[in-house]
Amino acid sequence: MGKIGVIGAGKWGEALSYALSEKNEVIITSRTSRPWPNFRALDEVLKCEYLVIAIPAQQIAQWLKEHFVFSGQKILVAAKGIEASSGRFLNDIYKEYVPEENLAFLSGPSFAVEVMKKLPTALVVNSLSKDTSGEFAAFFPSFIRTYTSEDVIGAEIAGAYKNVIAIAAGICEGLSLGHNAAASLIARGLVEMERFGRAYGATQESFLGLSGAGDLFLTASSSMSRNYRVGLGLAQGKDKDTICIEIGEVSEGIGTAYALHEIAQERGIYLPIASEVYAILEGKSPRQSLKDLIER
Ligand SMILES: NC(=O)C1=CN([C@@H]2O[C@H](COP(=O)(O)OP(=O)(O)OC[C@H]3O[C@@H](n4cnc5c(N)ncnc54)[C@H](OP(=O)(O)O)[C@@H]3O)[C@@H](O)[C@H]2O)C=CC1
Ligand SMILES: O=C(CO)COP(=O)(O)O
Repeated sequence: MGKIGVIGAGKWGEALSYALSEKNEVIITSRTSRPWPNFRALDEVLKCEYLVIAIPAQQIAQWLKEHFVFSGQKILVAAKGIEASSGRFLNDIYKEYVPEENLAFLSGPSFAVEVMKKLPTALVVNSLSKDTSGEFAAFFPSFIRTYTSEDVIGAEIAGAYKNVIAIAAGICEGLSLGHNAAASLIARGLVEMERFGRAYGATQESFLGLSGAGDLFLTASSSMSRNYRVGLGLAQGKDKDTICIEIGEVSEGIGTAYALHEIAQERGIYLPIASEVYAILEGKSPRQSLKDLIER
């Protein structure tokens, strides 16, 4: 099969490069060089017909502006988040540079460390073009089952929103609120993200399947999730900057909570859990948030 270029060699870019190498020739690049045999300069990677981009949502607009040159590539976006500074979805950011039929978005429950161990995983490749989603889906190795969908907005919202609910779930665990509270939070979180998605024309199917419920159950129930660990830190009274330094990897739920707050204000959408996560990130006491959610 053809040559694939991965851009962004963090945890997820590295895992995808590793997995996709089973059936394809893969080269990878990143802002910081790595001593890997398939690591190349950006210029060379940009010439690949298929690109997988794993640069986080908060950094991608600037990166595209400074580095990206479109020459017909098809792109699989691997990040999950909403730009905090503008409230823009990744699809809106990318489509300034790439025709929508060349864009696909990856979703579903997938901790990078488990992909690196070749553990069974199921993912969704979402694109408005069935050709594009089908081509990317076929690149994945035997231990990853891929599905395709045309609900780009649903997959994007589900992947981004679940990170915010995962922060709330980490707070719930950090405050020792128990299994009843954790299950209720996850269930109400799913309802909340589906309602938000509906306002943008997303289908319910994306929220009930791998992109929504699947990824939410994963990240909102495990300290392997960086976003869940942000919640654990907030429950201990730490501020978000200290927590981010301690984690040392991206936690997209933070920027996304700020983006959701802006969108909710602008469009008058009711987002009770995301609003409390935003407030806690801004310094509100988690116990006060709990009281406000329960006594509502
Ligand atoms: N880890 C996981 O299990 C999964 C992650 N994701 C999503 O994938 C995305 C990336 O996550 P992950 O790889 O884990 O994060 P990491 O923190 O491990 O890596 C972040 C990556 O982004 C690059 N980067 C950061 N800032 C910039 C910038 N200003 N310009 C260019 N590159 C930059 C870093 O480059 P460098 O290191 O070279 O400096 C690095 O490659 C996130 O949106 C995340 O939600 C999705 C599914 C699973
Ligand atoms: O999206 C993920 C798994 O599907 C990774 O979640 P975290 O970024 O919270 O670790």
